[in-house]
Amino acid sequence: MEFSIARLGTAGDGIAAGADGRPVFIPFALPGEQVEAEPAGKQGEGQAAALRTVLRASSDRAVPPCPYFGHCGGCTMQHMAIPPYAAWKRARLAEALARAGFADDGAVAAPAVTPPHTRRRADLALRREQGVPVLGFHARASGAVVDLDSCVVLDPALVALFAPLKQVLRSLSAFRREGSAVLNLLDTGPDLLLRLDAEPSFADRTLLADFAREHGIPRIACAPLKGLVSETMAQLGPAVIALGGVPVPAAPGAFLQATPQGEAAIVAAVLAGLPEKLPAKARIADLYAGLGTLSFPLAARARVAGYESGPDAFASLDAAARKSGGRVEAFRRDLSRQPLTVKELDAFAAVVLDPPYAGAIDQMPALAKSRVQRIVYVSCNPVALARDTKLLHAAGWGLLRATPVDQFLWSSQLEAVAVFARQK
Ligand SMILES: C[S@@+](CC[C@H](N)C(=O)[O-])C[C@H]1O[C@@H](n2cnc3c(N)ncnc32)[C@H](O)[C@@H]1O
Repeated sequence: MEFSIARLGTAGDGIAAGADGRPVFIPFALPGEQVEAEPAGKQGEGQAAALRTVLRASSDRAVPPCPYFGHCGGCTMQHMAIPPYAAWKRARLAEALARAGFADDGAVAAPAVTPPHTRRRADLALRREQGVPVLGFHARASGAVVDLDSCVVLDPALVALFAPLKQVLRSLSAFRREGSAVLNLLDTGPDLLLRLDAEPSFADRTLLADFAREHGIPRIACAPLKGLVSETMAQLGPAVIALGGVPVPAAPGAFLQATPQGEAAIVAAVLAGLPEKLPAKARIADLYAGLGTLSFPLAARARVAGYESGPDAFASLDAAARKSGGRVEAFRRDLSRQPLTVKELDAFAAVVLDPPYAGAIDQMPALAKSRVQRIVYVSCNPVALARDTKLLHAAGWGLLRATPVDQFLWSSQLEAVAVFARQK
């Protein structure tokens, strides 16, 4: 069947009108294209169709640089040239903020797009298939794992570990059928957390210690597939990352912004969102502070109170804060169960929040009522951003500017920094 692609959906699929008027979602098709596609089942309110032939290509079409494109679910937008891709991300942020009530009157900036080969954090799926380890990202809309030997978005220092890691996994008795490998590229080198489906044996521990020595990996830890607590298998040196110039010890699998360039763009947009002049005694709250990616840079402008609920992240933030001169203070607090009150918030000149994917719905009512000068919302989910900031709009807050940050290159993910001030 032939289709004319009208627009892109939020997952990056081309959308055409079907014969019954309902939308047809066609992955890898671009707006303006005429394509041939075959029905592939239901998708939400409409139908899915698999692209067969591009009959008339858009000038926005690009040659995908990765041999796994089309199978690997990691990057689904490599068929789109970067300028229209960046414009699509900007438009999606503007749409999300419009849903919250904020008109796009020039407040939404062009995205900061991170370059290929820079991703320093990866959660790779592991499978054992006929005894042979498979390592990679999940296939698009499927539980299958695409076995990778290369990757155009990950830092080459992490890609270099793919082949030797598969080799050592062959012999690990703790890896039976499935697992995952969380790789974080810290300043001290690659940090590896293996989530495996059995207990590591003594022989496994020896194998992993040898593997760490051979490949210059300062630390390898293991955890059960769904367990929270990890056990160190090999520790040859510290596992540290500098955030805002402060060395922070990172726990295995710790959350990091996905690329150094993305982190720099987020930090720059957050700092630019603060009031120009802050009184000498001003304090800033950093909610959902993690290891202190934002707390330590913010400390250059004012004293910072960083709130975090994760035990490992809190321990890292607290340890680094205590050694860094007293400008940052860490508080362990679950902001869903015990959000900061209006009175607590009003003690701050500005509040920065960087919630997880689910957003900050429990914290938003008090924030909306507060009299802080600025709210800087760092978002990794436009749906949660729209829902949460709707409350700010209703309470009289205005949008000063919003910056899309594209650190998951060629994906449909969208991150952003949005800055709000009271209008009434
Ligand atoms: C998107 S990360 C941001 C971390 C940090 N701001 C950064 O840029 O690296 C979200 C953080 O929120 C923390 N978190 C999740 N739920 C929370 C809650 N209910 N209360 C406080 N912190 C929470 C997570 O542990 C994680 O560190």
